[in-house]
Amino acid sequence: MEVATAMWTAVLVGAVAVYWFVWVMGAAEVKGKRAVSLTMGSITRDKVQDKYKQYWSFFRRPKEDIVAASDNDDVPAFVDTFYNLVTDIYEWGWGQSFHFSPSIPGRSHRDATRLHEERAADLIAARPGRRILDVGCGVGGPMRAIAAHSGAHVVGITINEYQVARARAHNRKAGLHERCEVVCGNFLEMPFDDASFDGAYSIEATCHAPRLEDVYREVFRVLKPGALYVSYEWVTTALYRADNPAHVETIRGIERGDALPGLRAHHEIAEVARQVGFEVVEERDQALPPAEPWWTRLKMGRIAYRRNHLVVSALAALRIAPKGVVDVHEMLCETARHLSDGGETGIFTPMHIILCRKPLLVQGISSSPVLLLLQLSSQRPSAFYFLTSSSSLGDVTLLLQRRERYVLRDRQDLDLAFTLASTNLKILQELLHNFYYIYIYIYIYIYIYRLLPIFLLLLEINSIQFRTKTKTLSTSSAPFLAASSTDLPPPFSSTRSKRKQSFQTACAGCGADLNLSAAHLYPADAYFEAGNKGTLSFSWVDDARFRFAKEDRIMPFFETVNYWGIQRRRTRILCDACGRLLGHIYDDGPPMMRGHGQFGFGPSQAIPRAPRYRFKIKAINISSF
Ligand SMILES: C=C(CC[C@@H](C)[C@H]1CC[C@H]2C3=CC[C@H]4[C@H](C)[C@@H](O)CC[C@]4(C)[C@H]3CC[C@]12C)C(C)C
Ligand SMILES: C[S@@+](CC[C@H](N)C(=O)[O-])C[C@H]1O[C@@H](n2cnc3c(N)ncnc32)[C@H](O)[C@@H]1O
Repeated sequence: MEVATAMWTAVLVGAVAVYWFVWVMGAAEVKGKRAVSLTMGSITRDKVQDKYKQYWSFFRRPKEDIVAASDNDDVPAFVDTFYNLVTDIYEWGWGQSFHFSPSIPGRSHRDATRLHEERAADLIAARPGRRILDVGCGVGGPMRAIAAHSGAHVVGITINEYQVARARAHNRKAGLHERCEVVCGNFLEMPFDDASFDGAYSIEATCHAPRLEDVYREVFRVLKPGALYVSYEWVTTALYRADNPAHVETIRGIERGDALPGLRAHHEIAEVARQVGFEVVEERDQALPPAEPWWTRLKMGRIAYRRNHLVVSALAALRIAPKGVVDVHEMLCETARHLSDGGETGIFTPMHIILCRKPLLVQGISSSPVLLLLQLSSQRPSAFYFLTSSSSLGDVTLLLQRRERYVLRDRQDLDLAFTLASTNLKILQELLHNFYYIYIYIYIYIYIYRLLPIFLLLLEINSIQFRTKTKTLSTSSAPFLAASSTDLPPPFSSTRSKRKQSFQTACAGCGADLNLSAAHLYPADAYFEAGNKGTLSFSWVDDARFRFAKEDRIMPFFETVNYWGIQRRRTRILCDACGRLLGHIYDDGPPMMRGHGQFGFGPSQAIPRAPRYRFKIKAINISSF
C-alpha cells in the first residue's frame, strides 16, 4: 500500500472515530443534546469562564456567609447563572428531567424517571381540565410526562430564560405545547393570580429557595382551596451528624455543586408546610427500602464522565464549546461523587416527598359578612356547598344539601360538618346534574361576579321554599358514622331491646317467611333523607327470601324536602315466593367509612353509604313471640 493511501485511510478512520465519539456516544440520552451544541445557556461565549468563577466564589464561601448573604434577591440570580452553566451538560448527560428517581430493576432510567414523575401527578389528582403548576420546571421533562399521563394542563415556572426556550422547543416537538405552558419567573414571587391552580408539584427545585417558607407560601397562595401540592425535597436524613466531618464535607459538596443555599433537615419540611397554612396529608422518604438506590446511575456513569471530560476538553480546545465548559464539567464530576456518597451513607435524600392540601376554609376568611360559594375540592369541581358566614367562625352557618342549618361553634364542628356534607355528595351531584341552570349559575357566579344578585335571589327563593331546621352540630349529630363497614352497628344492640329480637315477618301476599331480623331494624325515629314514614327499615336482609329489581326512571319525585329530583334510581324488593312488591333499597344508610374519603384525600370525596332496606308496613305481616 502506498504511503498516501495509508495516510488517507488513517485520516478517514480517525474522522469516523471522532464522529462516533462526539456525535453518537456524546449524547447520553437517545435524542439528547449533542456535545457539539453545548452553548452554556444564555451566557455569551466569552463570559462563561467569568460567570463560573463568580458562581464559584459565591457558593464556595463558608456556609454561614452564604446563609447570611442568602436573601431572596441574590440567590435566584446565582441559581440562574448556575443553570446557564449546567443546563446543556445536564441535558446532554442526563436527559430532559433534572432529578433523581429510584432505579427499577429491568427498567431503563428513562422509564424509572417517568414513573417517578407520574406518581406526582397521581398524588395531586391531576386530570383533564385541571390547571397544574410545576414549580421550578427545568426544561420540562416532568411537565411533558405529567401532561401526557394525566391529560392536565401544566404551567411551569423557572428562573432561567434559557430553560424556558428549551422547554418550549421540547413541548412543541412533543406536540404538547397546547397543554404545557412555560413562564420565566421567580417562584418566590410568582406572576399568577390567587387561587388559580387546581394542583401543584415541585420536583427537586425548592431546595434552591433561601427560605422554604417563601416558596411554600407562594404555592399556597396560587392554589384553590382543597387543592393538593406535592414536593420532592432534598434534605439531610436522621442519619446525618453535624459533628461528623465526613458528613459535613459530603453535604457541603452537594450544596456547592448544586447551587443550594443550605440543605434542610428532613423534619423541617412539614413544619414549614404547616406554618404557611397547609395540611400535611403525607410525608415520606421515597428513597428508603424497598426502593432501589437512586444513586446507582451516578456511580455507573463514572467511565462516561471520563469520556465526556475528553469530549468537552477536545471541543473547548477546538473552540467549538466555550472555554469554561471544562471547569463546569469538572465541578459536576465532583458533585456526582458527593451525591453518591450522600446516598450510600444514607445521610442525604433527594426524594423526601411531602403531600399537602390547602384547607377548604382558610383562617380569617369569615372575618366579614360575606356569602361564600365554596368549591369543595379540586377533585370534584362540580360539587359546591353553600357557606354563609358572618363575623367569626362561631357564627359560620353551613347550608347543606339537606337544608338543615348547622351552627358551627369551632373548627372541629366545621370538620364534622364537612364529613357529614360529603356523605351527601352523590345526591348533591345528581341534583346539580338534574338542574343544569343551578350549575350554570354557580359557575357564572364564580367567574362573573355581576350576576351575584340573581344568584342570591335564587338562594333566597330556595330557602323560602324549604323550611330550614336549625341544629347545633356535635358528634352526636352523626350517630351513624362508623369506622368501617364491618363496624356498622345493628340498629338495635342486644342490650337495647331483647324483646324486639324475637319477631317474625311474613309476606302479606303469600305468607312466605321473610326472615327479617329485629336486630337489623332501624329505630323508628332514625333519620333518612328519603324518610321512613309508614315503613320499616333494615340494615340487612336475607337475600334468599327476596328478588331485587333495579329501577331507573326519569320521573319527577318528591319524597321529602331532602329527597327529590327528576330522575329516580332505587332497587325494588320483591317477595321471592310470589313476586309481590314489598319495598325498596335506598342508598341513604350510614356512611361506610369515617371521615377521609375512599382514597384518604379528605371529605371532598363521596363516602359510600350503606343500603337501607325499606319495607312498606302494609306489605308485611309481623308477629311477635
Ligand atoms: C436537582 C438538581 C440536579 C440533580 C441532577 C439532575 C444533577 C446532579 C448532578 C448532575 C450531574 C453530575 C455529573 C455529570 C457528568 C460529569 C457529566 O458528564 C454528564 C452530566 C452529569 C451526569 C450531571 C447530570 C445531572 C446531575 C445528575 C439540583 C441542581 C438541585
Ligand atoms: C434541578 S432543576 C429541576 C427541574 C425540574 N423540576 C425537573 O425535575 O426536571 C431545578 C429548577 O428549579 C428552578 N428554580 C430554582 N430557583 C428558582 C426560583 N427562585 N424561581 C423559579 N425557578 C427556580 C431552576 O431554574 C430549575 O429549573
